[in-house]
Amino acid sequence: MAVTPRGTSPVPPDARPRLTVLSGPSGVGKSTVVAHMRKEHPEVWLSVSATTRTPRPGEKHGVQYFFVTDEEMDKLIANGELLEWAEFAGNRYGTPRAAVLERLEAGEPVLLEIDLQGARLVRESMPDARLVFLAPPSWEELVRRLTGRGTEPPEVIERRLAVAKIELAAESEFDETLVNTSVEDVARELLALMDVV
Ligand SMILES: Nc1ncnc2c1ncn2[C@@H]1O[C@H](COP(=O)(O)OP(=O)(O)OP(=O)(O)O)[C@@H](O)[C@H]1O
Ligand SMILES: Nc1nc2c(ncn2[C@@H]2O[C@H](COP(=O)(O)O)[C@@H](O)[C@H]2O)c(=O)[nH]1
Repeated sequence: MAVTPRGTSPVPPDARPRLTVLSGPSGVGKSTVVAHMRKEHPEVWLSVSATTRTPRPGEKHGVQYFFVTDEEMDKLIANGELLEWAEFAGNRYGTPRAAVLERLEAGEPVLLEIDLQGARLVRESMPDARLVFLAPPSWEELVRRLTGRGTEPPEVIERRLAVAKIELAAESEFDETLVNTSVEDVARELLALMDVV
């Protein structure tokens, strides 16, 4: 007998919500928008990535990320446990595959918050995924947000801004663009795209 995850009934593939991927340059506000959205709609399931980056103050293992060593990341990759992974500004990040597939099969709205390279890999492996690009109102505002967050030293900010130029140039690869002027507005727009409201 087939066992369904967490006692849920299997949902036929054509009745399942599409996987949604949210990408955009570092500091544009992806985590802020997603946290705001999930306060009112906790039914949106956000994948928790594995990363080799060190935790920022207040970040907890298993909440924002699974913080892993380089050796642990090597094993996750070698064992095929990641749906996608990428190196971003000196650290590696990856999406645990099993949990994502389990939630999709259960018919839940699933969201990945990942970088451009990861979004491209998801597009290859899951062509049905919806790719959403979060853009800043301006370059100056992006720099202000990333700097103002105060979580990275100047050299890391420079590195992330260099990557941001590449990411901004790839906007046309995405199915949708949302401009993060207002967190509330963008959260509402994202929920609508995901057919949650
Ligand atoms: N619409 C907005 N207006 C003003 N400030 C914002 C807005 N959205 C987010 N911010 C601020 O911008 C900073 C960066 O936001 P956040 O950490 O969510 O970005 P991110 O895209 O998740 O970054 P990263 O990819 O580096 O994790 C935070 O200080 C946040 O409070
Ligand atoms: N390809 C992937 N990118 C990911 C994943 N988890 C997060 N990210 C992206 O990395 C950068 C930096 O994140 P930060 O928390 O160090 O600021 C950002 O663009 C994230 O969206 C992942 O699993 N795969």
